[in-house]
Amino acid sequence: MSVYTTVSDAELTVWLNDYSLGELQELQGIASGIENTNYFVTTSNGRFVLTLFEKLRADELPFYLNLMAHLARHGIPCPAPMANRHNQFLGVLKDKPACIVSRLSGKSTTAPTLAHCAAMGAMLGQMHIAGQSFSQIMPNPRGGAWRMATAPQVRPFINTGQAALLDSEIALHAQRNYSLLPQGLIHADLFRDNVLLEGERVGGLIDFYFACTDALLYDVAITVNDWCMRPDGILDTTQAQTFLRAYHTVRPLQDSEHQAWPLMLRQAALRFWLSRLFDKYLPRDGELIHAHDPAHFERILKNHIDTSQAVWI
Ligand SMILES: Nc1ncnc2c1ncn2[C@@H]1O[C@H](COP(=O)(O)OP(=O)(O)OP(=O)(O)O)[C@@H](O)[C@H]1O
Ligand SMILES: N[C@@H](CCO)C(=O)O
Repeated sequence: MSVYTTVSDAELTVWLNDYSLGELQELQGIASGIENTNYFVTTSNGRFVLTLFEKLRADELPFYLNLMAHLARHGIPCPAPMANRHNQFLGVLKDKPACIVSRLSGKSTTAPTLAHCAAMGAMLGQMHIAGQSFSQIMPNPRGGAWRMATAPQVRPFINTGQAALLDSEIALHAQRNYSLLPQGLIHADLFRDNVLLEGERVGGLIDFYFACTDALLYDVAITVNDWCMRPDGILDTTQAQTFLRAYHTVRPLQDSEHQAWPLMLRQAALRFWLSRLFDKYLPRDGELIHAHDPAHFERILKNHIDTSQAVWI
């Protein structure tokens, strides 16, 4: 989250009158992230994170807030939304939908160890199992229809080789039916910067605003593509196998998932190549914006295509 919308101490103090969180002590904008406006908030009752939603509409938000509340209730370390005096998680601040959630402890890492990969694999399996009892459904907003709609918008900015790669990968996944794979609640953006670590333990999963209902294996692929990736865009075999084995111990992977794994890794790489191209060439105005490098996921995608056998458990 970058700071797109500025909130003053005075504005937040008025807004907090609707909550039972005590007196505002400190308000600090958070520069990282690209989707929402976020602030660390300290009150006399504790430490929280305030989010103003820049893209998601108020009618879309109950899914995410109810989901975080559900997972937190099941013991998954994720932000717990705070209810206001009307018992609602969602409010409005500066004309934007807004919420305030518990602040988790820990720090993200850019250099995960094997122990971190194992802890993440197990945590993702646990989150998928806890998600099975969450009854709300959310089709993937970054699925096939989004790919089809977004590709033409970025095509003017990329070269012909890149456009050919983009088109052929989009066509490939459009022909596949992944709906027979185990489905459920997925985070869909569980990159290293969305996980807070305390030593070797996973202390917090954050940023659930791409969560949706899709193939569980797709979530595994998204996560492995970030956590177990060498800087040159080639999977670290040992890390990937460690991750997958830890996940498999919690939620056993099926033969159908083994078959689909190489294509899932490609679909996951394609999604972030495309969104990064979009964010780079069609950015929104904001005070502190940090766009990610699309070339990284272009390399990952090409390497997955060149690798006939992807690492498995
Ligand atoms: N509940 C929380 N507890 C502790 N820290 C948090 C919490 N929520 C957010 N943060 C901090 O804020 C940073 C950015 O948050 P987040 O990733 O949710 O933003 P975002 O705009 O949705 O970004 P992006 O989609 O680019 O990842 C995190 O890296 C983390 O340091
Ligand atoms: N995790 C995404 C950004 C936010 O969704 C990326 O690295 O491109």
